[in-house]
Amino acid sequence: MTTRTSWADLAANSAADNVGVGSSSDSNKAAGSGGDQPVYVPPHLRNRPPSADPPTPTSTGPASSNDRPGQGGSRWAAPRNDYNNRSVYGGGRPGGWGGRSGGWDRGRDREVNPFGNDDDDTEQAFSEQENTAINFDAYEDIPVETSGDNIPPAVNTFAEIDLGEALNLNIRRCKYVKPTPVQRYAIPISLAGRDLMACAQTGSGKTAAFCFPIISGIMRGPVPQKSLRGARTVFPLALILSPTRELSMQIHEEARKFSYQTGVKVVVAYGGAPINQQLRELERGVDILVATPGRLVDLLERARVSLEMIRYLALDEADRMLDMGFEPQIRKIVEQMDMPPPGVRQTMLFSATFPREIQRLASDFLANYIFLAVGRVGSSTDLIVQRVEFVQESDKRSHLMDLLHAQRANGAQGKQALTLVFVETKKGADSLEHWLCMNGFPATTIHGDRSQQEREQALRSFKSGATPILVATDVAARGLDIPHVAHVVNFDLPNDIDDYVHRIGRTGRAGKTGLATAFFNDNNASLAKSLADLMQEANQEVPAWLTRYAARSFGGRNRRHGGGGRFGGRDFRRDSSFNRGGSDYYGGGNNAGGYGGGYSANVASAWD
Ligand SMILES: Nc1ncnc2c1ncn2[C@@H]1O[C@H](COP(=O)(O)OP(=O)(O)OP(=O)(O)O)[C@@H](O)[C@H]1O
Repeated sequence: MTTRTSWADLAANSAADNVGVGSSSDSNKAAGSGGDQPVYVPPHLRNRPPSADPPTPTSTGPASSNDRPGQGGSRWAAPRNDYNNRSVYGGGRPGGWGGRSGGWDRGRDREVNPFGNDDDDTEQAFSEQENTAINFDAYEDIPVETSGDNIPPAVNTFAEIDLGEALNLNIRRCKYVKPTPVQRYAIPISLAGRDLMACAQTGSGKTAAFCFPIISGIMRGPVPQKSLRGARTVFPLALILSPTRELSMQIHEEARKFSYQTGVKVVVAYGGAPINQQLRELERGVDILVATPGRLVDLLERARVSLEMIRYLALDEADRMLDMGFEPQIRKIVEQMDMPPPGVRQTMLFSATFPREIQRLASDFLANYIFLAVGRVGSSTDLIVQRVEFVQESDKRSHLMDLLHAQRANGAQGKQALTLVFVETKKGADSLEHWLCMNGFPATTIHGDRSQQEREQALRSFKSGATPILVATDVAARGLDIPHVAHVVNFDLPNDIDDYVHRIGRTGRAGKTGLATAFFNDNNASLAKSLADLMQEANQEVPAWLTRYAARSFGGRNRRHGGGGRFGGRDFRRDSSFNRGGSDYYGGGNNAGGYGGGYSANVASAWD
């Protein structure tokens, strides 16, 4: 049975639907520069203890800039006095692999502008751009739940939060007019110093929700004391871990924009790329380290990175980071090296999905935390139109071809409309890519058997529209924010409904609409119930045949729905079976998560 739908029209619409509704600008004005003069610390002086003599100023950076000394390999005892001031690091150079810019201009001691324009500090530059901001109407009725004690109130505007002028200016450069719902809640919670487990739908702005408080906190915080470790060891203040190299690169790019001219330096380290270049970049100074777990373990074992100064730990895609594949590495990094314990450091966990058993594991890393859910945990956004079509294995290619032909005929396959096709295996990805190319559809592929250079090249080619079809394994399922992905095709459905949620979340981002088509057959019977439930929850049309499959199938992994109503049982601490268990997370028990004292839960509309 094959269901033909008007998907091509939908793809065309979602491709056209790129412009969100701008809203009133917040009152933040372009930041003025700080009053202090720039102070440049040459790399050879950075490992020395602080002295009464200021480092020699040699910067060619903006006259109004204000440097923070001692970023590389040592920590300085001088009080930090750079909040709201610009900063220039010395000796910067492109840190990327294969010529990518790492953010600092080689030999010119000047921070590379990550916004790619010379100077957009004017109000005029901003006002033109606001039209392209997120469509906030799409989030109006989204339900929000918070639980934990003494929850700081949400804010409505960035102006209500004291993030500092330099960061506010970058927010405006990013064209963020007002905070998304997850940002409205998560930023005040994090700024109040609280640990956080946050669950919010794909594409809803979680990256900024954890980056802003970290950057702001580092800008305000004291300059740490020098450590006695080896001179080549660096001591980041914040660690952001993510499961894939491409996602770490993306978070790094975002964090660089947010921290531009704040004096906070962000460095990325991920596997598959030469470590020496990353080491050199680290030696130039790092406040925020964005990393994949494997490469970080390598750096820790070489004693090139120490975690003893970590004040902020963020796990993006936290449920993935704590599932069976990554958990041992994460435990090693967080519990067995020199990172300060929960309660001393501040920990933030973010994902669009948070299965209960993973929440339980995650609580080991948190102290007296607040749980935040924006939209139902693990739900998909209803900005994404979901279609499920019954397609036998042997018919999948020709069916995909039909979809692509119709899409092309409807004019949605132009440069602006990208199609992401998920398959199960690396071999399957290569062979489908080859077949598509042979049939006149320029495609490329990303999977774990490709070299890192090939993976990055594939992503670039896809993003630019040169190859508007990307065939991918789950390596591209989480976090990637690629504009103009109009259509996600689940050529092979995943076994886990949470993976489905992340995959389709590559479209329908930041308030835009998108289309997701899944090919379903008997091999996917175990997913039928959770898929039908998810679609129903997102107000999607569920085909009658899928409902019949769902009624028959009991084997599905439906871990998201462990009881409770629309809100009940989201925070696993509220789960009655958990309460009856040996641990006591409610009454001030001495548990791993340190969760004690009064407990309350609030359910609110995002726009209350
Ligand atoms: N306040 C804002 N205003 C406008 N756009 C925003 C705002 N916050 C974030 N965005 C944009 O929304 C898009 C999605 O953000 P982001 O990648 O952080 O989503 P996410 O919630 O982490 O998604 P995923 O679950 O897939 O990782 C990005 O392009 C980002 O620049």
